[in-house]
Amino acid sequence: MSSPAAATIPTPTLDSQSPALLQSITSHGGYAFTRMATLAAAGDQRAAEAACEMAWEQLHSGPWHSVLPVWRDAYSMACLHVAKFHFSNGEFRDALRSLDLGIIMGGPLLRKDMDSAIEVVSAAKSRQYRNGVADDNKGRENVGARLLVHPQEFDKSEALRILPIRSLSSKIVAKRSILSLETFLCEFFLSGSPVIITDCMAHWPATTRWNDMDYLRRVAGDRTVPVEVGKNYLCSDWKQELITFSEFLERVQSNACRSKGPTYLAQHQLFDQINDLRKDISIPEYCYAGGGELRSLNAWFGPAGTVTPLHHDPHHNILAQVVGKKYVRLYSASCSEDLYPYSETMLHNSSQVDLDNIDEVEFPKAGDLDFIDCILEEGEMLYIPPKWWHYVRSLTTSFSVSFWWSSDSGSSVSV
Ligand SMILES: O=C(O)CCC(=O)C(=O)O
Ligand SMILES: [Fe+2]
Repeated sequence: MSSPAAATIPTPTLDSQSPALLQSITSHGGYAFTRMATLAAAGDQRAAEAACEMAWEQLHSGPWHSVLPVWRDAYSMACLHVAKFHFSNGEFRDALRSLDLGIIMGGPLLRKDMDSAIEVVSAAKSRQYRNGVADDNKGRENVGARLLVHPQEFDKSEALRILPIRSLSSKIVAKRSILSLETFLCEFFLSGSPVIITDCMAHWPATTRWNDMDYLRRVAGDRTVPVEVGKNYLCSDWKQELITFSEFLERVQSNACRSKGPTYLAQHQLFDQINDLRKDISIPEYCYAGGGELRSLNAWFGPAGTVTPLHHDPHHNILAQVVGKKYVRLYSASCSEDLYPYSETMLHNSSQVDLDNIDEVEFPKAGDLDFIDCILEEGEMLYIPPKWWHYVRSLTTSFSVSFWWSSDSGSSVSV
């Protein structure tokens, strides 16, 4: 049994919600968890760690959608307890890791406590750094690798060599500069047509900051993020990992020598998790078209060669290219039948057709379909209407943000 020192993290929601949450967990058979969480609250660090493991097991006991929400809140609760112990022991990096895991995998009940705990720990860590106490990040800085995308990284002939074959019927995506919301609505949104919008992102701090390794490491280096490793999510050797952002940046920089396939921070709500990065971007006004709701902001960050295979999403999407460039191919929603979607519910929005290597015998209709494509350049945004099929390949180190929103009007109902 270890007792917390004077420094602690205030957790008002945890303190007030604990009895009700533990009662609910007990009623779902979590007696052992409740016992451990109670001991943790009384100052037992080992019990906090045991509670964390128990909840983690529950989160991994079946498909994600079948996990009872109460176990996700239980996991956050245990993570908060563990973080508080690390904090009082001066183990700030470990505290951040516990809090991030609680945010990524846990439930919403204790989210406010998690967010303010992150602030308290980050502030303490910066103070420690300023006071010259050894910092694990020191010495990792990779001199000469300050810029994420070096001008020489993009070899056009190489990029074209890996691009999928262009069919004769392909067209390029329309491109407009400084498009007004009204014109966007009338010419693209209402008819459900993709468009690239240029010159619309220069005011984002992200455009100058996110190409700077030192900046990214400073604001997010110690934070834990989920990444995907492997060719793409449809391949058998694909897996997910939880690593620190610093470790992720190192992998991005050393991508060339990785045999397991690229590491991709894909479709993660990074800006909900890391407030400093959220401040670097703004919601494009186009996302208010249709009078619906913003559904999610996702980060897509990785080295050259990441592939998101052909799939569609139910929402309107502005894909903003902040760092580097990507090849994007789009097929209209009306092509669905000929793109052979998987029949399993989980993958019904993904095509069985591998665009990097089309099997014309198994999927004879796929090769003849009309599509439009583009190279989405740094500083451009691409509007992808709901249900449009898209395939995306990064041509350089690339950091994009997708803004998904729903609408009360527009093309989402008619496609
Ligand atoms: O950028 C990518 O790799 C995929 C983006 C995507 O699928 C989306 O924004 O919906
Ligand atoms: Fe998508």
